[in-house]
Order: sequence, then structure tokens, then C-alpha cells
Amino acid sequence: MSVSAPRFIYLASQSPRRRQLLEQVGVPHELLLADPGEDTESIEAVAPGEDPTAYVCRVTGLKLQAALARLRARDLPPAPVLCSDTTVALGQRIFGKPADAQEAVSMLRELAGATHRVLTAIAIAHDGRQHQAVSESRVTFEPLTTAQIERYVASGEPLGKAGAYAIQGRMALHVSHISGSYSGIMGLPLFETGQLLRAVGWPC
Ligand SMILES: Cc1cn([C@H]2C[C@H](O)[C@@H](COP(=O)(O)OP(=O)(O)OP(=O)(O)O)O2)c(=O)[nH]c1=O
Repeated sequence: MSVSAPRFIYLASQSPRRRQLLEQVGVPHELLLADPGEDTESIEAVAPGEDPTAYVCRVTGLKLQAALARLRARDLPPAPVLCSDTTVALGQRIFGKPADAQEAVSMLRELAGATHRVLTAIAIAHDGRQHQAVSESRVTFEPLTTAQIERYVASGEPLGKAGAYAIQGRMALHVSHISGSYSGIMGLPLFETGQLLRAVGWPC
């Protein structure tokens, strides 16, 4: 390891899945979370007619700017800052995190029996340089009955998840095919993460 190689990174994400995935590959990290009252929701607003890939990249860039502002404001020691955004796209339609159980049911009705894309963009900043990458996967659900969807939503799993499901959870029972990146679908594509970490001098 060179003398100036970073010893840890900041993960600017409240997602437990992203923490778990970074732990899986042994990257020491500290959380750089939003201040109470900081507006993190409006960052995720979709612009009219926005393409899903353009959307996920734009939102990830905004998350990174917000995280860098936090780092400056808190006067923390320098280290790479990583953030990410995951969205589900059915054709050109963007499915973010459902606002409530009713919206979760309607998203899952549309995703059932169909193939959708999961787009996860990641961005990293260090020493004044920024790098971004996007991972695209395809996920096919078997057809689901209304009763199956309602039972799944009642489990609580869909809340806080793009597209109202978790491939790492109970929805795995209904996923007939995936192509792309399993970790990307979960929220942090590890291959692309490794590439970006190397770009900022992380020895992986
Ligand atoms: C499709 C899918 C998404 N997800 C999760 C990953 C993300 O946490 C979430 C998408 O929301 P995001 O807005 O990407 O992330 P977040 O709000 O959880 O955290 P932050 O913005 O602070 O980084 O959906 C799964 O856990 N499993 C899945 O199969």
C-alpha cells in the first residue's frame, strides 16, 4: 500500500444493504449520513420524461454533492466518499421506493410476470476527482396472484426498496431469472465499486 493510499472510505448511504455489501468485500468504511432535517427526498424527484439511466446517474451525482458538503461542514479527515442510487425501470417508467403499502401493491402488480431493469449508479470522490459508473441488470418475476402480492407487502419487506421488493429477501422465491449483477440489484454493484475504488488509489 502506498503511503497516501486511503485507509477507509466514507459510505454516504443509510442503506443497510450497501453496508453489508462493502463488508462482504472487506472495505473498511464510516457512515457519512445526512443531518437530521436535511432534505434527502427531493433529490430523488424524477424530472418529466427523464430516461431511467439518466435519472439514476443524475441522482447519484446529487447524493455525492450533498455528501461532500457534509464532509466539508463537519471538518472530517479526508477519505474517498462513495454513494449510490438504485432504481427499477419498467420500459421507460421509473419505480423508486414505494410511499406506502398501496403503492407497493400497484408496483408489484406491474412487475409480476414481466422482466424489468434494475439500474444502480455509484459515484466516488477523492482528492478533487470524481468517478461514476452504472450497472444494469434484468430481473424476471413469475406471474403473481393478488393474494401473493398482498401477503408479500404485508411482510413489510417492500418498504424502502426500489420497485417494492428485495431480491435478497422473500421475493427471491418469485424471481425466475436475472442477468447482470446480483449485488447491483441489491444496491451496490461490487465489480464497478472495485473499479472505482482502484481509480482513487484503493488497493483492491
Ligand atoms: C431492487 C432492490 C432494491 N433494494 C434497495 C437498495 C436501496 O437501499 C433501495 C433503493 O433506494 P436508494 O434511494 O437507492 O437508497 P436508500 O434510500 O436505501 O439509501 P441512500 O439513498 O441513503 O443510499 O432499494 C434492495 O435492497 N433489494 C432489491 O432487490
